[in-house]
Amino acid sequence: MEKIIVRGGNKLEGTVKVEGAKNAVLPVIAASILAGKGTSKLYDVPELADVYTMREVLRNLNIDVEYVNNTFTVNAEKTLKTEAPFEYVRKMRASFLVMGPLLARVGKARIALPGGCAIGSRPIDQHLKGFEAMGATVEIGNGFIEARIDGKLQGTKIYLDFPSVGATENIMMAAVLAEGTTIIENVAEEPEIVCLANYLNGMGAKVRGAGTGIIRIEGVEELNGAQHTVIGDRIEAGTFMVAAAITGGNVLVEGAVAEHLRPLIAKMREMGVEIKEEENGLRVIGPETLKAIDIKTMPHPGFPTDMQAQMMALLLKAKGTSVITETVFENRFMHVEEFRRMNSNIKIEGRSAIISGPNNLQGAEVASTDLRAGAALVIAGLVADGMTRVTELKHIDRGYVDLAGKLQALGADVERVKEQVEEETTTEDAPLRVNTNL
Ligand SMILES: CC(=O)N[C@H]1[C@@H](OP(=O)(O)OP(=O)(O)OC[C@H]2O[C@@H](n3ccc(=O)[nH]c3=O)[C@H](O)[C@@H]2O)O[C@H](CO)[C@@H](O)[C@@H]1O
Ligand SMILES: C=C(OP(=O)(O)O)C(=O)O
Repeated sequence: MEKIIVRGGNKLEGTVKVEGAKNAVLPVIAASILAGKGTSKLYDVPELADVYTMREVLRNLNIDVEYVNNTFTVNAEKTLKTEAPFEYVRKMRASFLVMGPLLARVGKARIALPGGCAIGSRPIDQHLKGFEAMGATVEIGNGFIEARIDGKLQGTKIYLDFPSVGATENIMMAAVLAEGTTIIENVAEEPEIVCLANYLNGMGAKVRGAGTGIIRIEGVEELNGAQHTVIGDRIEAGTFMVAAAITGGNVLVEGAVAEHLRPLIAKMREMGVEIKEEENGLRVIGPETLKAIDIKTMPHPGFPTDMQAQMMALLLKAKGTSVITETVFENRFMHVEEFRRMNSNIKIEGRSAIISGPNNLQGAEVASTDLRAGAALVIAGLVADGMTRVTELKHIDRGYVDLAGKLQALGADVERVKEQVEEETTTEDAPLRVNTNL
């Protein structure tokens, strides 16, 4: 088993470059299924476990895929298979995003039921409601969801009960080849939705309104492969911004787009962090003392749930009482228990976490409970006394390219090791301390 080992105390300095966005590239890869003719070339595709999973999902659908030097080439001209088995969907829920494109292209899709995960139950009812409204029949059985349409999907009006990112994307991809016009209301407005719409339009689709609350799609006869560059990862950028701030460092996060990060920038500034918008990205300068603030996660342009755990790490070092309310996922506080192992004072009341600070963090062995939780624990380790060992790196690898290496390049004392190496150094470097907040 591999672990990330962090010894706290170093200030981060220098420049870090963000990768293409995981949450933009996964739907974009799924959308490439829609091209009945031609080859798509996708640029700035990050080398993540999730991207490799998506590559396997496509190969399994009889699609030709090549992935070299961050360029992903897709040709979906051959007769498509229509099934995505549990072995892929289990690893990555975004596998479900192939349902909309398959329904639109071949009128049939059979995808393993995603089920719940660590951060919540994550139903897919809004995706299915959209497909059914377009005329598809949906059946659930034997652990699979099967959707079918005789002939073409029909354009219609769909109102989402919640602005779900995945449902917006899946329904958009189904609607681009539907007969007539589809209007989707109360949609997600995330930058990743705009990235997907731009790619679809490059393929010949007619999608308008992405980035607002209503998307209007005029169906077209067929789509062609296209070239597309994936947007920068705002969550990876935000993770490095928080890491820089917590250490009192000075870091340029190259490729961070201020327009995508407004809620995070506002909240970090409220805490006393200096953030400068420079030509190539955002410069983050951590203050001597951080101020306590309140945060509520919301769909974009609200505060992103994918930055909640990392901001909790930062708030652990803030002076005073902070409250984080998680409104997007019902169970996204798994990291709290791990932070407690690092001697932090956090109470959970319903959907809120109440943090009293500043906390004297202590290194400990902690487990990534999900991908952002893992990153947050590494961040906490940057300012903890002694050694922090973060396990369950498979979660971190889903969404971060070489997190440890990039932090090391900024001056952090962090390394990724196999278990044997770690066991040789553990005991003497991590003297037992009394956890005062259990
Ligand atoms: C690959 C990807 O892009 N993942 C992101 C995407 O996930 P994902 O697309 O799964 O997130 P959604 O926006 O769909 O989910 C948000 C909330 O809506 C609920 N819901 C969703 C669909 C549905 O049919 N019914 C329903 O009730 C979910 O359970 C959750 O509580 O957006 C989330 C919210 O910003 C992020 O945390 C994830 O990083
Ligand atoms: C929750 C996340 O991803 P996913 O929806 O792929 O689980 C995330 O990126 O933080």
